[in-house]
Parts: sequence; structure tokens; C-alpha cells
Amino acid sequence: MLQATHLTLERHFHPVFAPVDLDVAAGELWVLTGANGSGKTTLLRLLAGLGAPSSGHVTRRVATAWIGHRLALKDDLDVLENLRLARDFAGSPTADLQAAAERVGLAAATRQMAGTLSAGQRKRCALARLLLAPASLWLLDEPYANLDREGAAMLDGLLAAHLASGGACVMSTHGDLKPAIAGFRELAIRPAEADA
Ligand SMILES: Nc1ncnc2c1ncn2[C@@H]1O[C@H](COP(=O)(O)OP(=O)(O)OP(=O)(O)O)[C@@H](O)[C@H]1O
Repeated sequence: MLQATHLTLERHFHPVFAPVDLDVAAGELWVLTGANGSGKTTLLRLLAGLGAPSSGHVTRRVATAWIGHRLALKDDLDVLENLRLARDFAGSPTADLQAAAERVGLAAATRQMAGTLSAGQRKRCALARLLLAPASLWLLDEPYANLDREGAAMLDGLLAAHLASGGACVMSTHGDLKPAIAGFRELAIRPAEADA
């Protein structure tokens, strides 16, 4: 689904991380780990095509969904309106907005403006887009951040269903925020010096 070959990115003439090779197949969950500033977001953005690498290649063969740190919610639209926007962009008019909101635990907040949602509710609203814009490959930047225990379990459920249906996911995380899904693969982002 996604291949990265000897991927590097330089900033101010210095590589951010050691060259990365990655081959993501259907049904696989990859977790990028590393300290703050190690380059997880930078790498994910390259994988998503949101930046150009200094060297190496990225090949994506399937439709891709991206959820970054900035959740791309419209603050002056309510939850359902945000989800409708995502559905309309995806061109999937039959997708059930209410069901998606319920699935992520936002049934009681569907008419609340996104700008007034809590951090965890905002993350849930962004995650609901994954249900409305079908994509085989999910690229998620720290999707567990701001979620409570029940929210993390909800995300585990979304991921498990996605993988079981032949989807794949690459996510970043740090600390203890790891998916409760057996068999995920971990890719530790290493500093460039370690490769010398
Ligand atoms: N636009 C930019 N210009 C200059 N430096 C940047 C830019 N974006 C990121 N960096 C730097 O690149 C390095 C990698 O940043 P990145 O956001 O990829 O790290 P991260 O592993 O995702 O960190 P965190 O765990 O804190 O989210 C950091 O040192 C950061 O300060």
C-alpha cells in the first residue's frame, strides 16, 4: 500500500532522522516512536505527500486519509456540519453522519460548535472523518493524544475494524500511548548521527 525507500529530509543542511525504509501492506499497523523532536511528524508528512523528501521515494498505491496535529475542524460549524463537510469532500453521500458521531462518542454533542469542544472531543470529531471518507491507508499523527481511556478503546476499535477489512495504518506516538492491538509493528525514529 505504501513504500518508502531510504527517505531523508534535511533542514538547514542537517538530516532530521536517519534514512527510513518502510513497506506497509494491507492489514498492517505501523507505530512510529521516538522522543519529542525526533521527526515523527516530519516523516508522517512525507509519507502523506505533504512535503518533499531530500532524498528517497514514497509510493502510495491507495487512497489515503490524514489526521495531523491540526485537526482541520471548522470551529464555527457544529459537529454534524463538520462531518457533512468531510463526507461531501469524500463523495460518499450515503455515509451516516449521526452513526459516525455516535461511534466516536459524540452523540450528545452533534449540534455543538467545534470551536467549543474539549480537546478530546475535537480529536473524536476528527477521527469520525475516517468513517465518512473511506481510505485504505490511514496516516495518523498521535491519534491517542487527548483521548481518555474510553476514547482510546474507541480508537482501538476503529483501528481493529479497519485492519480486519484490509486497511492499513501508520501512526506516530510516544510514551505509553500505544494501540492495544496485537501484532503492530514499531519503527523507532533514530537520529541521523546514529546512522553514521
Ligand atoms: N517547519 C520547520 N522548520 C524548522 N524546523 C522544524 C520544522 N518543523 C519541525 N522542525 C524541527 O524538526 C524536528 C522534528 O520535528 P517533528 O515535529 O517531526 O518531531 P516529532 O518527533 O513529531 O516531535 P513531537 O513528539 O514533539 O511531536 C524538531 O527538531 C523540530 O523542531
